[in-house]
Amino acid sequence: MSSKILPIIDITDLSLENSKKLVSAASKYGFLLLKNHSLNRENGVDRLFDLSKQFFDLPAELKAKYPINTANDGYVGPMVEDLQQDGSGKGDPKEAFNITHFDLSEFKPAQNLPDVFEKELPLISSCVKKYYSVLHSVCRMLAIGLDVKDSEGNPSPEFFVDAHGLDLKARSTLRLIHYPKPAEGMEDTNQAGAHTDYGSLTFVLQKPHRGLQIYDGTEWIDVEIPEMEGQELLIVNIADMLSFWTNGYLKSTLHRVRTTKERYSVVFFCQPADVVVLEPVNSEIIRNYAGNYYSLKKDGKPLSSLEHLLLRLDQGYKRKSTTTTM
Ligand SMILES: O=C(O)CCC(=O)C(=O)O
Ligand SMILES: [Fe+2]
Repeated sequence: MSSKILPIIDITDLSLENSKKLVSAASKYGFLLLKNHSLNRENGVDRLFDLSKQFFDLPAELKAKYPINTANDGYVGPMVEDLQQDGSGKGDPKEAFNITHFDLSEFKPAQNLPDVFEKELPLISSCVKKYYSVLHSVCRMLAIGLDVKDSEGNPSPEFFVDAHGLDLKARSTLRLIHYPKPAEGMEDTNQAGAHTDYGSLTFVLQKPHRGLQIYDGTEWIDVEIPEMEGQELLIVNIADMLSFWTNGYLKSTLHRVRTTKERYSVVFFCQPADVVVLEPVNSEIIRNYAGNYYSLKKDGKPLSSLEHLLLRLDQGYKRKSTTTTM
């Protein structure tokens, strides 16, 4: 198995040159690493790993009191979700807890939370606020690097930021994931099946640094995270909606998790507002790109952000077509 150090991008530099670097990594690999982001140990993000361990250490019957629902919040037990997108999976052995529907002023989630999380709501909200700040910077760099224009042809650096800010309760989701140590003989199987992500961008922190693999079209590659003094690099991946928005120019790359050890990850899935239509943005670069990824339609019309999300969630949980309860 090969391994790869992905391009490392400084999130504090929103210059055209650096924005183009980010767009280039997003177009070539669909995955990159961010430095100088605010999701570091000093800012309490490490505490999310402690909360995660506290929750997953609880007895199964307590965790089962918060089952995942059609609002996409709550606990996902082992084998409940099957991320393997080609339908060949038998369920993921991982367990997860989703916290979602954040109001975008206080960043409070709208759901009934177990005590472990409820008593740490200020910490959770302050971390989600930081995730949003990183999201906004990446959105601006993408719009600058792609030279996105508004309908009158003026530069529109806030295009992707605005698309994430319209809902009263945003569906972006903080997901804590626990991968138990695989049973003997199961080390070479997927603990999270091969899939692309559903939203716009995904941010991943992991402990220990191993397990995430990406598919480069030929082979699976271990994502390697170099040590950087005093800071943990944030893995960012492009998800489906940014790929639709760019006619496939930005890659929503297939990835999976395989680990030989017990592993925890803290993942933030960014989700554009429900009504956003997934059609290519106004950009010369995208118009000149002969892509074909933009093909998902319903009744001849492009899907909305919510329609695409529900479609993918239904696949992952092997549900018949549902509507959300939120
Ligand atoms: O745990 C990880 O590192 C990534 C998990 C993942 O790809 C997902 O939940 O979509
Ligand atoms: Fe993923």
